[in-house]
Amino acid sequence: MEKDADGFYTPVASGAAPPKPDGKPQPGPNSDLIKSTFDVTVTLADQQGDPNSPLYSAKTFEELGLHQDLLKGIYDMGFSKPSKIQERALPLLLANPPTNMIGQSQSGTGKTAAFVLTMLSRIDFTKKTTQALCLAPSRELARQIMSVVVSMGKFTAVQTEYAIKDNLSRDSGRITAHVVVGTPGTMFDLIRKRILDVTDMKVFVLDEADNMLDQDGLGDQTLRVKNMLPREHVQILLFSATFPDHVRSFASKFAPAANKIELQKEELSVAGIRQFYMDCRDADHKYDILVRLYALLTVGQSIIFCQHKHTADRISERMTAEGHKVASLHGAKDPAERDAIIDNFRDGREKVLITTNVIARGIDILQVNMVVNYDLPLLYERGNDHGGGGHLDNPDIETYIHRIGRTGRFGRRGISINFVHDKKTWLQMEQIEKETKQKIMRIETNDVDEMEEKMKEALK
Ligand SMILES: Nc1ncnc2c1ncn2[C@@H]1O[C@H](COP(=O)(O)OP(=O)(O)OP(=O)(O)O)[C@@H](O)[C@H]1O
Repeated sequence: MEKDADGFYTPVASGAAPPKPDGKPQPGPNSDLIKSTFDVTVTLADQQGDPNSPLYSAKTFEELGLHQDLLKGIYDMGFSKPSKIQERALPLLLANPPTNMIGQSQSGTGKTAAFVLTMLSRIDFTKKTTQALCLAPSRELARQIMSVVVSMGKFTAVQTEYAIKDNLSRDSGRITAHVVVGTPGTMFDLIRKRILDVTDMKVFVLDEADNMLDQDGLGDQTLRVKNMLPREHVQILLFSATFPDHVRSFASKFAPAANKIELQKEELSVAGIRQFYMDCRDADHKYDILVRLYALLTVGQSIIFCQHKHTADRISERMTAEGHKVASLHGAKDPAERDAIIDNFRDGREKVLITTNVIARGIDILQVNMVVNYDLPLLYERGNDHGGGGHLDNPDIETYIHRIGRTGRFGRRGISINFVHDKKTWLQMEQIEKETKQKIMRIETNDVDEMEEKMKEALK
């Protein structure tokens, strides 16, 4: 690999990927991607070791001592070698005795494979009991994680089950699947009703852990699930691209004595994503600009983020009426419809998805090369018994990082565009720029050619 002027590693032509265990060359869709150069800090729970020792880094999947069936699954997915986070995390995750982990790395860098591999490699397949649980903040993400479990476990005897709304019929019997993936409310119900027996649990994973532990959001429900699990011998793994200060100490209590992999604050967002903004005259002008961008939005695939469900629906209805093909997705749609919409988008049958924060995190669709923040993400305050609550004027930096991280996956290039339309949104964007330490470049709204040129340049 050679480093280009932007600090990206580009594969050199002769760098053929290693063969699969069956001796065939490794073609895989992800086998020769450019890779970003972020660095992580590793802190070992056991302060005796040197975190930079080669013992704690794996350059190949072979050296991890994985079962052949799992290795076959990994190569079948097209992975030829561990990504940077996998390189550092896997030796710690797989070591015995099992140790908790708080793992942070940028969006799209392969955290899912790291924890899925840990779950699968700790399961005793001769037992018909649930041994690994994974919680995610949305059904879309839970379904995606499950697809990784199924692909990676393709050559094992793994049995899986969902804990997401409307998935299990009321009379389905007890769950004995090895791995259960779901959202916290449904997972808690299944355990409480003793449909899911957790006595044999070995691994408990929170994906998007900062979100799952947030006291203003899913924190209570996640804690309730954890409190039902055995107190000992459960390896707790927390993963996210962001761990804001206010959840760090709770995370350390939730996963005590954990090995930690952390990112520097200025390295939170992926360098392959070029960030732009457009200065719109007013809220209506934002709609006009979005329509003007349509041709660009459909070059690859795009996700448009709005603050409210009704905005997503309104824009999508208006654009559809004007002859454009777009879909909208948010939490008020019924589960079957949500599944159909995201599957259509994942398969490329829809190219433009207008949505809310429901899919801001985790969703991995490699063809997405553009993200538009139609509304900037704002912090949300939960009300109390006397009312209150709602969106604050402060930007939600973590959600911004996750939203733009839906593009630029695993070293690919991507573009994000923020719409600003008044002083307030302008100041919010300035704060995002300051806190993420990333330059956000202006694009003129009245020059479609310039728009097109800048964007094509950024995607080259
Ligand atoms: N070792 C590997 N080799 C090639 N591709 C990989 C490897 N590991 C992961 N990938 C691919 O990289 C993409 C991003 O991975 P993943 O979704 O796990 O990212 P993530 O770090 O969880 O991101 P986010 O923070 O957005 O949730 C996926 O398409 C995955 O298949």
